[in-house]
Amino acid sequence: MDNPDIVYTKVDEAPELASASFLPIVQRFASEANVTVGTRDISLAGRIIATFPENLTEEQRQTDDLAHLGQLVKTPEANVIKLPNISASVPQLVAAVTELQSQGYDLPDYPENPATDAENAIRARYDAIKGSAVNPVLREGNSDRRAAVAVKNYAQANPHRMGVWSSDSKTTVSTMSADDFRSNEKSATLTKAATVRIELVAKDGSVTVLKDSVSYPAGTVVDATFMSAKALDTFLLDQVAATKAAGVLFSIHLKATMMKVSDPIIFGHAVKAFLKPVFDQYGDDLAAAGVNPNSGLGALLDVVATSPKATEIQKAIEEAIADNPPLYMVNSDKGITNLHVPSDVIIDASIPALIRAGGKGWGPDGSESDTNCVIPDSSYAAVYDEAIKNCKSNGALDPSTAGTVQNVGLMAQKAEEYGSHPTTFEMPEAGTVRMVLESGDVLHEHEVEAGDIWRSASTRQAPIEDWVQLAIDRQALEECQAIFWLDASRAHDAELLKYVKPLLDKAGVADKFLILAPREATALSFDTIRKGDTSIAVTGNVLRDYLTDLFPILELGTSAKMLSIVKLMQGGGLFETGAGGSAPKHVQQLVEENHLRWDSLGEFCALGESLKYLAQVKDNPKAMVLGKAVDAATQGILDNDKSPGRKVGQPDNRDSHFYFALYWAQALAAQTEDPEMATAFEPLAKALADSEEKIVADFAAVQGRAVDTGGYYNTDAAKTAAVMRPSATLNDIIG
Ligand SMILES: NC(=O)C1=CN([C@@H]2O[C@H](COP(=O)(O)OP(=O)(O)OC[C@H]3O[C@@H](n4cnc5c(N)ncnc54)[C@H](OP(=O)(O)O)[C@@H]3O)[C@@H](O)[C@H]2O)C=CC1
Ligand SMILES: O=C(O)CCC(=O)C(=O)O
Ligand SMILES: [Mg+2]
Repeated sequence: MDNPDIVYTKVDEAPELASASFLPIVQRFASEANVTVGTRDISLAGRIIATFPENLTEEQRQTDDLAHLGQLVKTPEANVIKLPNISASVPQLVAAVTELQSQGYDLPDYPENPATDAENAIRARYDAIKGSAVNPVLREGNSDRRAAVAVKNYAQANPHRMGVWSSDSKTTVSTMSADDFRSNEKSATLTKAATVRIELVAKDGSVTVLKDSVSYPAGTVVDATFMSAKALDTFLLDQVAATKAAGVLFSIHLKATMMKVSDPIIFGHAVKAFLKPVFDQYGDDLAAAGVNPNSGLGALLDVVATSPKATEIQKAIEEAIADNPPLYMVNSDKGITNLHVPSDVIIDASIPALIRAGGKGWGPDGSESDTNCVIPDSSYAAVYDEAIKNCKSNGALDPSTAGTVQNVGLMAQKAEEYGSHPTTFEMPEAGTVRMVLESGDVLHEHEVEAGDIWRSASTRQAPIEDWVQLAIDRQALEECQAIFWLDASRAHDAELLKYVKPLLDKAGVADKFLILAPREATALSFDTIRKGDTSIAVTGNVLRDYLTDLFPILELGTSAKMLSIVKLMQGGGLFETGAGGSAPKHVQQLVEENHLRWDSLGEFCALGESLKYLAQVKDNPKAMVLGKAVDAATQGILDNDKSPGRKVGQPDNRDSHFYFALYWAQALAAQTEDPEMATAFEPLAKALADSEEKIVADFAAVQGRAVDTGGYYNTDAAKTAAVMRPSATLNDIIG
């Protein structure tokens, strides 16, 4: 497969709709610098199609673009603009398969309860698509996420609305105090390369191999830990009762997408705890009907409707819910609760949104209320607890004066918990889990009971060293506060510190960095930004994810506006667009009223970086001219307030792309570095400016009616283009 100069990923949902409008503009402009911009499909539907070629016709088949990109990012040639894609929960995966089947793709059903070898094989292929299956493959480098200076200045000058925090808010974070992943963690650094067998030795001495031949290079930090199912259940039942007593909403916040093995199981425990009387009385009936609590209350209700005892069980569910505290809602109009779908409430976006709203969640009656935020594992819960306490004491953060928290994140080569799903297991029975080295020595072991969730995570030496260097480089550039968010009392962090401290000493910069546990680091970072200053958070992979939503959502209103660069370890660049997700709510709004509120600022920032990077590595000065003009265009969008409005009737995503093209062309026509390019773009700039009124009117005219893009997961390209490119005038100019 020949690679274009820049790969622009084909994804799902709102960003993919935006691409239908934006990509033709990018390709047109790039062609003037002989830069090719092509797509590779990493969408959920595309990945499903690529997985089952033997079921499909020649025309339906697709190449495995993710595998291709996975190779590309390990080469210096990589220049990839990565848009956010769906990390599918089981309900999303099933919905995508159902849609593709309805479109004539002869795909197998997702086997919820595989019984035969053939079903197990299908299930294994689908499970490889499930959850966060794309980012860990592409992220062959560490993460540098921050707000571009222009974006930050704009946010200060045009602060978004913030909810009011009162000191007597009853919103809290609740987390386990023992027997969770945090407290059971063991960690060791391998002095030489090793291959490990993970086994469960049952009480009767019989051995089950959970995973054979897991190889690690020398220097790898290997962790093992487990969450006790009993302790989790006790904790969850206590929380349901405590939430009711406090008179607030019950909510649970997990990362069922990225932590695709452990977190759906924890979610299932929460569903069972919330419906305890139902499971106590009808457990056998629910199992017989094929209920899997890990898929959520929504799927449970669908399955119950098919049970012979449907009416009886439905009544018991209603009673249990009525007897419980009110649930935090995803959509109160549609009755979709926090417990309906494991991927609807994702902790990195959900808690920051709640903090932005003054600590309020939406209740079943559609009104705002204080909330108990249940975060079972205590490894990182202190960050949100401290952030909430900070807002209770000091009020909401003021985006007009707040400084900024940037992030340097350890991410490469599936670092830490986010790489742990192949080595995460729900214990089939009680016993001892052991990680055994080839020598027979035991690296780590834990006594477990049936149902406990055991996992091992690893972090390699080269990514750790690269991460520390990136932190040193960023701190030297910014000359600001920089904090390693590491907790010396936690097993894994203590091992990391054995790398970090000597590397800082060796570089002679130890005095430029603080090392603080997450709670203390949160407190200090809030103090710093409340004073208007900058702090660099140097974190592991999970906090990279959490903090690059938390601080942007408070400072900028959304993480969509972040610059997100992954400097690949083998050379090459991966430019992620924003730090948020694929905003399913935005698709719904487009389909219902033809308004797309998706903000492509993240794409603009990534495009500028990608072009400038290309200019350097391919020695293409025209690409540099294009890239610099992207920065001017982005500035123009901000200065002239051309970002999309939220409501139907306001200018939307398509308008913002038109203005981006206008400002981009004007900047190119005005620059003097490359007169040939200036001449080439002059007529385009003029045509766009002359037609402004007509094009904006074309866009305004289509809003307010339902539209059809031919599918949700697998949209029809022609129908989508018709919806997203409704101005014939603009289309003619772009060509
Ligand atoms: N890098 C990646 O590939 C990532 C993928 N995901 C995936 O995205 C999906 C949704 O995840 P979720 O956690 O709900 O997060 P999202 O970031 O998609 O949505 C949360 C909210 O953030 C706001 N938002 C996010 N991006 C934009 C944007 N570009 N313009 C305007 N507003 C924006 C919207 O707020 P409002 O509704 O108020 O307009 C949106 O509803 C999941 O399938 C998840 O797996 C999630 C994170 C990263
Ligand atoms: O890959 C995913 O599922 C989410 C990634 C994410 O949230 C992030 O990197 O910020
Ligand atoms: Mg995230």
